[in-house]
Amino acid sequence: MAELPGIVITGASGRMGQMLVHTVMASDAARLVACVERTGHPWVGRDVGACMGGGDIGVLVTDDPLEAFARAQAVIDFTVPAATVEFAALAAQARAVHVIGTTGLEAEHLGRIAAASRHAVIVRAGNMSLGVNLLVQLTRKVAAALDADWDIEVVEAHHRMKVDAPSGTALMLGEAAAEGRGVVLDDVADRGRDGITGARGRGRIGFAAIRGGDVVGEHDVIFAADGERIVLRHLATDRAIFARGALKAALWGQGQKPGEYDMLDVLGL
Ligand SMILES: NC(=O)c1ccc[n+]([C@@H]2O[C@H](COP(=O)([O-])OP(=O)(O)OC[C@H]3O[C@@H](n4cnc5c(N)ncnc54)[C@H](O)[C@@H]3O)[C@@H](O)[C@H]2O)c1
Ligand SMILES: O=C(O)C1=N[C@H](C(=O)O)CCC1
Repeated sequence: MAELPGIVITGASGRMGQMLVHTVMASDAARLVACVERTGHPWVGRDVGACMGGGDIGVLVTDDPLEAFARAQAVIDFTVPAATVEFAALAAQARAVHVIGTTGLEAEHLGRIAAASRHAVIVRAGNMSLGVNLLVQLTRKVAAALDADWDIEVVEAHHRMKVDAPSGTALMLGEAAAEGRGVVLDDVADRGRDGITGARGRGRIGFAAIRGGDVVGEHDVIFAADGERIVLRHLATDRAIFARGALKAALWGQGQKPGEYDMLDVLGL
């Protein structure tokens, strides 16, 4: 019988990394072959099961990504932008599918990821959950149905440790709203208001970010007109939804042609 696809998890000690270790270990469709952490991290050189407070599971944490990727069919990566662009080049070299959940990526990072995707399959999404990707499609449809009398605002809330704003999900929703309306998000985005801002501009898409406590992730897309409002909402209460989506993407990516894909491709939405 053929071996199950081997998975490497980068950033294994992180909030998402640990959730991914549990998810892959519990799966009967994939096997965990290695975990990667940054050089100097106390988990490097140790068994990941023991690091997470259980018994050994025979999977080591390494700070040598290329050696780990060369033993795998997919890399699931929820880390930081600087690491993710390095991993994109290394995963392409190892011909492993690279699933990118990292957010806060800027134009320079996106360019390097696009370059790597000429040689490898990359699946990238600011949110890997089924619910949010459905919400993306709904947002595009609602925005296409309404004119600019309806002001669009994206409001998101996350835990106190989140380092980027607006969230990757909020930007996906903003992109979908802009596409539905037939405009370019960068031309109409209001990403942070403070002081005497003046009245809201017609056709703008606004973003607001709340940070506090242990909020896993909450997103509202508000369509506000005179006398009525539509609110599309997604509430995440468990990071398992992101990990399940990422593993699905890693398996879906096997055998696909090189290129950059997103969760709408994976989920067929
Ligand atoms: N796309 C999604 O569905 C989704 C869902 C949740 C989180 N995220 C994103 O995933 C990222 C991580 O989130 P988190 O809450 O797990 O953060 P976290 O800070 O808990 O974990 C990040 C991990 O990356 C590790 N890391 C940093 N540099 C590294 C390197 N060079 N090599 C290896 N590991 C390295 C850190 O040591 C840490 O363990 C964020 O960008 C977040 O927005 C995306
Ligand atoms: O916890 C985080 O960080 C999350 N990041 C993603 C985002 O930026 O949208 C997805 C939700 C959780």
